Amino acid sequence: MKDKDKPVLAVKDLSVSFTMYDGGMRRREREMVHQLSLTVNAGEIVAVAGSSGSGKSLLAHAILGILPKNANMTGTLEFCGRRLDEKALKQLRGKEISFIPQSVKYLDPLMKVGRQVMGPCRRRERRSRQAKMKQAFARYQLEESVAKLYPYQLSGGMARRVLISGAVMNQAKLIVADEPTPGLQETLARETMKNFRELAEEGCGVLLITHDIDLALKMADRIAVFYEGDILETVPAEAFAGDGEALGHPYSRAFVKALPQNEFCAPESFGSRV
Ligand SMILES: Nc1ncnc2c1ncn2[C@@H]1O[C@H](COP(=O)(O)OP(=O)(O)OP(=O)(O)O)[C@@H](O)[C@H]1O
Ligand code: NI
Repeated sequence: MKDKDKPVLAVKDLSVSFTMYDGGMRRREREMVHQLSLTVNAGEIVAVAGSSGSGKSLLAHAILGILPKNANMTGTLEFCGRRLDEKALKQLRGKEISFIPQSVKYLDPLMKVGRQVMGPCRRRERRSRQAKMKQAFARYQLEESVAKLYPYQLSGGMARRVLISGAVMNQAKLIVADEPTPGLQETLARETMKNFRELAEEGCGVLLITHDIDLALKMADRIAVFYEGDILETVPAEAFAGDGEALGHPYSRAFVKALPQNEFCAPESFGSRV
């Protein structure tokens, strides 16, 4: 297999657990992500769709190497065939791997927005990165002067657009977008998704994390159905057509019933997840 044929992202047997101490200082290990595997190929948008609190952001944070200190991770991560260890992540993060975090709290409160969006760059790169930032800001309807503001001076929607601008101007090979659109106006949310598709067409792989199955269906090529820290199945978006008879798992079929066109029927009980 040539390097270029390798998936942009390959997650193998990823588990994430937390070490916790209860009242009596007894140590407990709680696993939140269970031996999960997933690939994202160049040129495709893969949605990870699942309910709130199921561990989707932990998956994103594991990929980016930004899990909290009390987290333990096992399994392997590869980026274009290269092992994603701490050293590789340091080189790739914010460049070939872009991240749109779920929370705008990821912006550094003490640094002007422009510097954060530009990232660390060499003097000779500054001009071209400035031009790219300008382009991205225009696309997301941000005034150029926003670059001179501090995060506390931004509204929630502006902060979100700043994060998106920073991620899409990198010419990344992989974008991990954790719930990128909530809080955005409809037109800007649509623009973001259009932007992801364009980037995918240029060869980028996009991992779109969302609890919105309807959005996942509209935007993604493949959908990984996420439930309680595990991916139940990864299927082409078309598998959700009709009654979802092409789907293997009752939880995925419950998702189909909950779609607006199916009048948001409450998911039926699907018993255990295996
Ligand atoms: N530092 C931590 N210590 C212990 N448990 C944690 C820690 N961080 C997250 N968790 C737990 O991990 C679980 C998964 O959280 P996560 O944020 O990944 O869910 P999610 O699927 O992204 O949810 P949402 O759709 O609401 O964003 C939560 O139950 C949370 O309490
Ligand atoms: Ni989340």
